[in-house]
This record gives sequence, structure tokens and C-alpha cells, in this order.
Amino acid sequence: MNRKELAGQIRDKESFLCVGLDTDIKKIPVHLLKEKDPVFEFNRRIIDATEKYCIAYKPNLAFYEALGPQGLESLQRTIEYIPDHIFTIADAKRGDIGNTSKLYARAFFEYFNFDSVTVAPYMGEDSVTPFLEFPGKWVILLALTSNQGSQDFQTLTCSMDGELLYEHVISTSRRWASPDQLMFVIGATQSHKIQIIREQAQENFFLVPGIGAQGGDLESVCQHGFNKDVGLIVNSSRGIIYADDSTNFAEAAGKKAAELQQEMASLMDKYLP
Ligand SMILES: O=c1ccn([C@@H]2O[C@H](COP(=O)(O)O)[C@@H](O)[C@H]2O)c(=O)[nH]1
Repeated sequence: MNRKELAGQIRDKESFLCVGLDTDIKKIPVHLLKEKDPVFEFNRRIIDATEKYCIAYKPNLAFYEALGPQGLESLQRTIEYIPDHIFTIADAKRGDIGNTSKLYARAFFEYFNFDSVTVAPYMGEDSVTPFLEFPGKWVILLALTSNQGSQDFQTLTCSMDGELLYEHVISTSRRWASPDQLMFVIGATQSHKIQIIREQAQENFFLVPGIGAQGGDLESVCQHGFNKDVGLIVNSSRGIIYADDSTNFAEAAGKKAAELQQEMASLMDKYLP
């Protein structure tokens, strides 16, 4: 999916919501366990209930890989079920020496046909560029993550002119790819830093996890993070998919997604430049 299609979807739906499919077999309603593929059944119902309100789905690979081959089958069925016009993110946080990254890229872009994959920048340029060789596909590079541990390395000063490590990741990687192919992960819990990051990367989309369960504030993310195309994809996983653990889980997820979409539409009215 290209930038124009992504921006068009955001405009048409007045939403920049990503539903995180962090589907934990231990948390799904018990009545689904009798199904042949309970994880896919859960995802299918969540997708049916939320697709009107969101522009992206983000399965986190850990939840599928933990179930072995069966988990990967559930993932494949899920990806095939997501409507083509909705952006898909493999939250895999990969990155390795070049020939290995190339095979990660083939796995996510060719085998599973995701639109994008999250990539860890730690191993440098030759670990990231193999993911950039797939036309129409996106790399989402970890920059300033939402967790407490982001302070351990990402905010260390790494150059004589005082540049922080996550700033260096952004400034350096922007030379490797255009904003039509490169996004950054910026945690919603880091909203006090988002204005300065937006100045540094005006055109790039940001994938923003961390609202809801992690306590990030949607309004301050939007106030300082919007660009002319909105430029944000805001994820919520647990807050939507586990809104209710009864047989009404999908309705509850749809309601939660609709509430977030409404909030996003008002924030677009209020803060879009
Ligand atoms: O900095 C990051 C990068 C990725 N994530 C992932 O996003 C979701 C968040 O889930 P919630 O339930 O909405 O908290 C999850 O898959 C994380 O691995 C992140 O939280 N922060």
C-alpha cells in the first residue's frame, strides 16, 4: 500500500487507529476453544467488529510464534482475512546481518504479504536496507519506544553535538529511504518528545503504541505529532481486543474501536494543520 492510499483511507474513515492483534490463547473467551483454530476465530470476529473504525491491523508475532506451526497458520489465515484496503503491520522487531534480514523480509513481505514490518535498528544500515528492497512495502524502525527500558539506551547522548541515540537513528536512517517507505515507532508514553521528533521527521509516518493499558495520552500525541497527512498510526491492542471476556467480546471491541475513532475524528478537527 502506498502513502497516498494510506492517507486516503485515514481521511475517508476519519481514523488513524490500528487494532493490535496480540491474541493470547490464554485470554480468549473459553467458548472459542472448541473451534478448530480458536486464535483465528477470535481474530476474525474482532476484525468483523472493528474494520469500519480502523485503518490498520498489527499482529504481534510473539503471540503467534509462541504456539509453533499452528500459531503461524492462525497468523496466515488472519492476514488473508484482513480486507485488502487495510494496512497490515507485522510487529516482529527483526534485523540481522544482511542475508538474514533479506530472508526475514521475504517471510513478511512475500510469504505473509504484510504491508510493513517493525525493524530494530541496532545492527545498522546493512541490517535494515534488505527490508527496503520491496516496492510498495514499508519499514517501521524502532526509534523511541513506549517502555521504561527505552531510557537505558535510546536516550543516551551519542555524539559530541549532544544528539541522543534515538535522534541519531532517525537522522541517519532518513538517508537510507524516503518517507514513502520509512516510518518510526514512537511510544505514546513519550508524547512530551513528539513535537521535537516531528520537527526532525516532518514527512514520516509514526507508529504510536502505548495508549490505553500503557497510559499514553492520545490528545497530546495528536497535538504535537500530526503532519499534513495526519502522519500517525496509533495502536491499541489489549484496550480493544480484551475489552470484554464474555461471548460479547467482539461487540465490546467494536464499541471501543468506535469510541477511539470518534475521539480521533474530533482531534483531527481540532489539531490538523
Ligand atoms: O514501543 C513499543 C513498540 C511496540 N509495542 C507493541 O505495541 C503493542 C501495545 O499493546 P497494548 O496492549 O496496546 O499496550 C504490543 O504489541 C507491544 O509489543 C509497544 O507497546 N511499544
